Amino acid sequence: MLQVDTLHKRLTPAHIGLSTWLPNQSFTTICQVTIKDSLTEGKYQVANKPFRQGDIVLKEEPFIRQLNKSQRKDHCYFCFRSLTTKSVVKCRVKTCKWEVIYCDRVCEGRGWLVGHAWLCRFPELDVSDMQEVVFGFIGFVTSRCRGQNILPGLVSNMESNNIIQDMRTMEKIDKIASLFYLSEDTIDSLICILSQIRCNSFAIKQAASVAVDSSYVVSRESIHLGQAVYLTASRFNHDCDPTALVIFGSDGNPCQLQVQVTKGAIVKGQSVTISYGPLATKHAKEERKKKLKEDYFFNCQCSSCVGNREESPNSIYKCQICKVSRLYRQQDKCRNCDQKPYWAYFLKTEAEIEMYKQQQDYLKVLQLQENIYHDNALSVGETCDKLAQIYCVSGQMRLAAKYSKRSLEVAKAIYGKISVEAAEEMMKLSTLLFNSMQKAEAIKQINETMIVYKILGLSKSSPEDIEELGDMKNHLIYIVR
Ligand SMILES: C[S@@+](CC[C@H](N)C(=O)[O-])C[C@H]1O[C@@H](n2cnc3c(N)ncnc32)[C@H](O)[C@@H]1O
Repeated sequence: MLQVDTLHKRLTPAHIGLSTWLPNQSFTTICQVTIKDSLTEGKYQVANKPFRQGDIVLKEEPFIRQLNKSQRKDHCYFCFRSLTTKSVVKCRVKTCKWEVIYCDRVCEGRGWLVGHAWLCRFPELDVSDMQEVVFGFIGFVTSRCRGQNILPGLVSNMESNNIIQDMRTMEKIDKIASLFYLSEDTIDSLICILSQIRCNSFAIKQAASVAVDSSYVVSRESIHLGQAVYLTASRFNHDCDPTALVIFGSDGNPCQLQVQVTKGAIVKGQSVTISYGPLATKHAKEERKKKLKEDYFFNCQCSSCVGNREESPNSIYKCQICKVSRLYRQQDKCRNCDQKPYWAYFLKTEAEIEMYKQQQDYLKVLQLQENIYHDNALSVGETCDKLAQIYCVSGQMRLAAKYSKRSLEVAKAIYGKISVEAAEEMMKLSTLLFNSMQKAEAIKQINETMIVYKILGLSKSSPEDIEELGDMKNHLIYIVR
């Protein structure tokens, strides 16, 4: 017979009956897209109306979410906001052993309803290697609240995403199944949900400015806060040269997903695409195809992937004869001067570049890259960025600004003038011009950076950058004569 305390421990909302948590809640505040279906690419989103660059087509809250265990000490378990004060709220159950904290009672209440109520009494599930399966379980209870057994309407790619063959995941599913006395049908649902999560979830990232020393910001990194599934955003298909970008953290809400048009004009009915990670402007074709096949189970047929040109911006070569035309790797003839490229020379120079990189001689690297690559090749931009950082650390701000300017030009050429990548470079250049006291140029750059931040919505997601830009501008106007 079960002991009374064991019985109490095992009585959870899952047994008492699932709560009908907000069954008709709308997760979107802006939604300007409609789902269409295709035989080869499944469901995809199309524009409801014409869009221009910068337009927001979707703002959505997660259907399910999970904060990474590593972020639990200083982020709200429900809304993912960073918690800096000591006045955090803990779980309503005094004996709760999960390491979770919340902003306030409202977040605690929401966190309780959308998952913690089921998990609170099972601290044995609060371990890193159970995260994926626990997230699947949250998906199950949330879907049940909407009268569904799996995440509503999302593709699972079950035939390729073979979870049943994955013994380690199956062992974890068994563990959760025995704790919650799950039926065979529920276990099947859980397996399907885990497949759905694998090809539909978004990693929630937060951009953070990193100071190279205490006075200036020169680098930005992104912190992986957790993961979430969004019912509408999960219907955007991938393109290696997408027309829209996913941004998190607008309106100061880390979990809010926003889809913004980066390539206008989009006409009504045209498909709106995002990138699942691989980008034609950043990654080589083979690398992109491999990643998409392994993680999302499809053969990418986007316009950047079809055809046999290798056109990663890393390898946009300059014809050595006419010095004008762009050559793609192993192209047999220059389209401008009709001459045969001497590929052995490019390969030899690339080997030398690698050698100088090992020796950290980036001036030599740049010199060789400028010789064989076009001015706007990504690798040229990356080397300029590296040089800017090196000169900045050694206090040579004018030189740092000079290379940062070139790095920005490359970012604008590859990603567009109004792009997150260009905005990052603009932020760096603004701080470097400020620190090198090039007053007029610094003010001009700061103004441009602020405008681009505003258009991209970064002023809301990274208010600290805007504050810093404002401070620099005021300092230059009122203090520096
Ligand atoms: C996040 S879902 C996108 C919506 C999905 N098409 C649907 O029917 O619900 C990701 C899955 O969509 C399919 N997909 C996305 N982009 C694709 C593309 N460019 N070509 C073919 N299939 C694609 C793949 O099956 C992928 O695993």
